[in-house]
Amino acid sequence: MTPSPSHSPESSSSPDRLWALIPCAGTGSRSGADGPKQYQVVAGRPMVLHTLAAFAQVERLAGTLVVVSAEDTFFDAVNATVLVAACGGPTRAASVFNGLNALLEQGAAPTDWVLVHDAARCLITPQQINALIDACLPDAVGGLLALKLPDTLKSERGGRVATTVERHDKWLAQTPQMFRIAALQQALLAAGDAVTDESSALEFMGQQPLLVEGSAQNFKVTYRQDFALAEAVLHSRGAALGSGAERS
Ligand SMILES: Nc1ccn([C@@H]2O[C@H](COP(=O)(O)OP(=O)(O)OP(=O)(O)O)[C@@H](O)[C@H]2O)c(=O)n1
Ligand SMILES: C[C@](O)(CO)[C@H](O)COP(=O)(O)O
Repeated sequence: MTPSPSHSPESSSSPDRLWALIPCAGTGSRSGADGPKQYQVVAGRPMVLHTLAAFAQVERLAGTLVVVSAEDTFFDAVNATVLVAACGGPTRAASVFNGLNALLEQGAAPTDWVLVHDAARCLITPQQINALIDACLPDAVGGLLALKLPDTLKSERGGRVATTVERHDKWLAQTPQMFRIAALQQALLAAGDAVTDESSALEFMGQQPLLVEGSAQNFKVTYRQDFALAEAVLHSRGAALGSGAERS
């Protein structure tokens, strides 16, 4: 684990520091990429570095910890001001759980907040992160960015429409998802590895996380065609860099 100069954990009596935890230990099998999708170059730099650039602009964060898999050497060659923990697990939930332990080992308090965000959501903006923090700080539970369904929703049986599903109360879960570290740890322990997001674990504990309006641009790069879309959006924001700009 590499402590960062600007994001090094400090001893503080404040119980309410904010940390970012970036699960970055997936293989990206659905993307068809040659290697983990989070390291594919999009708009001039590896996807995860766009993600980290957004978090680096959120001044309220005490630090950012990236969870990579044991054999991952990507950050050895990157001059990034983050903590890196090689404790990725077989599932996203396991990677997040292990990352929470690493955060505590680095000096985070169990009552501190953690914002968990997919490395593969490289279009997140500092404004969206700050909007989530502002909405969740006064809340007892925490919450997540999410998107109301823009389309009519169908359920399927045998390749045909079974029914049209009422959608006024349906949201697509995004990240970041913001909860207290200890509460999230306990929830993940209880809910198990099958949960696909942090909110599901808190829901398992009977909690009702806050839904905070996200953005369609904050999509997760999942399939092959998503790389081109991410590239186009980043170019439209003027975020494109020369290839490899972040490498030391
Ligand atoms: N064991 C895992 C699985 C996923 N992730 C991370 O969780 C985020 C969201 O997961 P997903 O998009 O499903 O990524 P992959 O598991 O890499 O993709 P796939 O399911 O297509 O293999 C990604 O940033 C991914 O790196 C992780 O840290 N550890
Ligand atoms: C956490 C998440 O991004 C919320 O939409 C998503 O569930 C993670 O992706 P996965 O494919 O379910 O691992």
